[in-house]
Amino acid sequence: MPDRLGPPRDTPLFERITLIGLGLIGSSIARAARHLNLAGTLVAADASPEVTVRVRELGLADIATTDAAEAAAGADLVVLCVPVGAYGAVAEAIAPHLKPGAIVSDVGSVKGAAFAQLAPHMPAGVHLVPAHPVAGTEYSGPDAGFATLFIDRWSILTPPEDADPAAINAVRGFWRALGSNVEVMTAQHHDLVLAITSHVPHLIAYNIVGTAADLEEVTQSEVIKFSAGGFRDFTRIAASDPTMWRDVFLNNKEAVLEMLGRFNEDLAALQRAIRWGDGQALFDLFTRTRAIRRNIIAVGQETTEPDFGRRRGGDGDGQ
Ligand SMILES: NC(=O)C1=CN([C@@H]2O[C@H](COP(=O)(O)OP(=O)(O)OC[C@H]3O[C@@H](n4cnc5c(N)ncnc54)[C@H](O)[C@@H]3O)[C@@H](O)[C@H]2O)C=CC1
Ligand SMILES: O=C(O)C(=O)Cc1ccc(O)cc1
Repeated sequence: MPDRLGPPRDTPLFERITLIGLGLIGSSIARAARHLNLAGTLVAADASPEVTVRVRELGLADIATTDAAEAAAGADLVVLCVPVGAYGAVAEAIAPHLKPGAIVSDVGSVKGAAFAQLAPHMPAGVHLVPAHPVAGTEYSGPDAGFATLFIDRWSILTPPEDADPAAINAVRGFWRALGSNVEVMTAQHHDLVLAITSHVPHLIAYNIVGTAADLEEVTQSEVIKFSAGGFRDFTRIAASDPTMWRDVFLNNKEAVLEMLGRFNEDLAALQRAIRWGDGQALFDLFTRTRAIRRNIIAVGQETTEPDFGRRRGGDGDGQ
């Protein structure tokens, strides 16, 4: 286990933690939580029997079951790590079994819809504190996870206005323990920001790889042969999980459509610049975007040490 995760705690953060969904994110949390001794008892629930078998083989939890309701009973912290489209069904199943004072959180890439699907099911006395670790890869499943995934990454909490401050602090402490920096914002703001920084970029990658594959002249073999350039980076992102990303777009519709509108306008301006030979406009934009990239790298070097586990999942930036 990498040193950078730090030593295990003497006393667990939570007596009982239940993770629902043991794919890339759930299994990464499980690996780190086990190493760090964050849970007295770590319970894993996944709808797929194959995943629960794998969780047992990998020793990721004390208990592994396909029954989310049974798994949630008695938990102090329940974290949904399933695609956002499954939230309503999971919330309905676990709600009657949640103990008073329990905290329910999640890791979903969309926050407004997450809250809308979870909140109506939450019994009085249960605290809902949604969260989103802005860290991942294009891989899925329990074998794809790794304990260092969240180190030096942002985790965004989107508690409702009337959320219990102690519950917010407990979730903040959980993500801090996993190595993340934590920021709190509204779900609406989160969805707007992530639409342009994560959701639209994924849509562009899905689209450009689809367009290239459809071109008659560009056969599949040429796509592979010449994908050493920028296109290769797009193919990594376009390999991301279809179920998860379908749910992201269906559940962050308004913000994604707003950002796509702006994107299309800017693309039309670039099209015009090329058509009319406006080299200055192209040069100015490319200079501005190069500075942004260099600034991102510089900030990363100041605040992070060299990555190791982060790259395990992929051959790109791993994020
Ligand atoms: N993949 C990524 O890079 C990131 C994903 N997320 C969010 O994390 C969540 C999970 O994503 P991944 O771990 O990548 O997905 P994954 O596909 O690796 O794992 C999802 C797991 O949930 C299980 N599952 C599906 N429906 C279920 C249900 N109704 N009850 C119980 N288990 C169920 C599946 O069997 C699977 O094992 C999503 O909401 C996604 O938006 C957040 C940050 C990064
Ligand atoms: O693999 C990549 O490039 C990612 O962007 C990973 C990712 C996917 C979804 C999220 O909500 C956060 C991070």
